[in-house]
Amino acid sequence: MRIAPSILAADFANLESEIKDVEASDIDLLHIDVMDGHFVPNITMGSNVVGALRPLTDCELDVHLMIENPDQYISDFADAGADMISVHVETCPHLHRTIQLIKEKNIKAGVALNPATPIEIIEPIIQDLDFILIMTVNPGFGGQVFIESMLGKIRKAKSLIDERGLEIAIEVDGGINEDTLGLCRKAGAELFVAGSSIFGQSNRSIAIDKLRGV
Ligand SMILES: O=C(CO)[C@H](O)[C@H](O)COP(=O)(O)O
Repeated sequence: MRIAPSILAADFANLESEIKDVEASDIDLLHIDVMDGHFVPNITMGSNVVGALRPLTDCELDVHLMIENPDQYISDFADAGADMISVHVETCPHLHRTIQLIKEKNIKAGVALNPATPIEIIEPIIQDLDFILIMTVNPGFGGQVFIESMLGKIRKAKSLIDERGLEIAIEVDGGINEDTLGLCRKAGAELFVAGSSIFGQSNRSIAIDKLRGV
């Protein structure tokens, strides 16, 4: 199991110390939410933030692009230091090409799906993916309530992967806490994005240990 603190819930005025704080708990990656105010109703950060964070941490930088026309920006995020990039299937009419653009940068490629998007949509290109990001809330904001019906989608994704003998990680994002992490893990997820349940707590190390202990 890998835990990816989502910096969306961190104190932006003190990002460096926020990152050092969670890094002390031996986390593997940091999740960076990029929102454009078009695909999702919120605006967050661009590749300049990824570039600023890159020298501050050895963690993998997991960049989640919640933006329209992601093809135009993949190179910027990869060059800024992203180790993994996920794009939303809902924003990619030429998804195969978009995935290849990420892979050409020699980083991990993932596809994210909104709660209402069926998992079967990625079947034709599943073998090209390094990870699948299943949104367990509607993207746009932190601190939302986990949508329990997504557990069925996680199970279906796991079956699609296992039937083909593929090694693709299932990542979940949204409302992940001590109560929901275990449910997602049992359903087949192994990479857990957590914002409020880590950065929203005064002691991040205890918060991460609690998630790990699930
Ligand atoms: O992608 C996101 C929102 O679109 C965030 O990563 C996600 O919401 C994490 O926040 P929390 O753990 O507080 O739900």
